[in-house]
Amino acid sequence: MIQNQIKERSLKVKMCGMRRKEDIAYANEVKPDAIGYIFFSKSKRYVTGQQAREIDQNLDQKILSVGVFVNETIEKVTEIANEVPLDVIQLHGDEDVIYIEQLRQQTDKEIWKAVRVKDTKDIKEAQQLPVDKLLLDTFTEEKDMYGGTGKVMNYDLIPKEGIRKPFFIAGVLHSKNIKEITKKVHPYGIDISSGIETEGYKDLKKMKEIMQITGGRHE
Ligand SMILES: O=C(O)c1ccccc1N[C@@H]1O[C@H](COP(=O)(O)O)[C@@H](O)[C@H]1O
Repeated sequence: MIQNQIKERSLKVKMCGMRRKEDIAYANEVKPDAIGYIFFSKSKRYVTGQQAREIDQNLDQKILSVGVFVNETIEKVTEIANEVPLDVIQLHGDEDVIYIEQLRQQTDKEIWKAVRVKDTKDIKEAQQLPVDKLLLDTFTEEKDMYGGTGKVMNYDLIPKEGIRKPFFIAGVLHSKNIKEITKKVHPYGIDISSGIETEGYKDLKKMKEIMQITGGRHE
């Protein structure tokens, strides 16, 4: 069950890759709908469950905590989800329908599935998955590159008639391209990480800019 409710606004904003207590302070100031922690050890934004737990204690209760996992065991995912505790589990690897159904039996938290979109078939198949929300991200052949690829997604692959599940878009979103892309594909929300960083660290000024562009901060 979701512990915190996302306050109603037209476009949801998730800011991902939080690692430091300063990042949480910035999030509390700008108030996105959700923040994310990367529990993938090959990522430069990797945090352990313990590190996320420590900084998450200071997160504004109205902001959702999302844990990003890549091909992790179900035991580890549920352990970290309870330890932090997380509101949402985001699967960002090659997890299939069997994995998702098994995870569903172990947790009542929301499950989001990231799909690295190579062609329209990927989106069609993703709509059948037993998840609460989808996240459409850039596809790359690069090994171990599951997210934060530095490459823009091909948004033309999103069907004009829309998608049956609420979906976030991701993939090098930043203050200059968000308006144009969201107008074109009408997502439920945006997920942004590198676009709110400077030299590898979250940047308060960039975070503020994103909130202004997407409709202002929550109160
Ligand atoms: O950020 C990472 O290193 C990462 C690693 C493994 C899986 C997901 C990851 N990040 C997610 O990738 C997208 C796009 O981020 P960006 O804005 O293009 O930098 C986003 O969902 C991040 O949460």
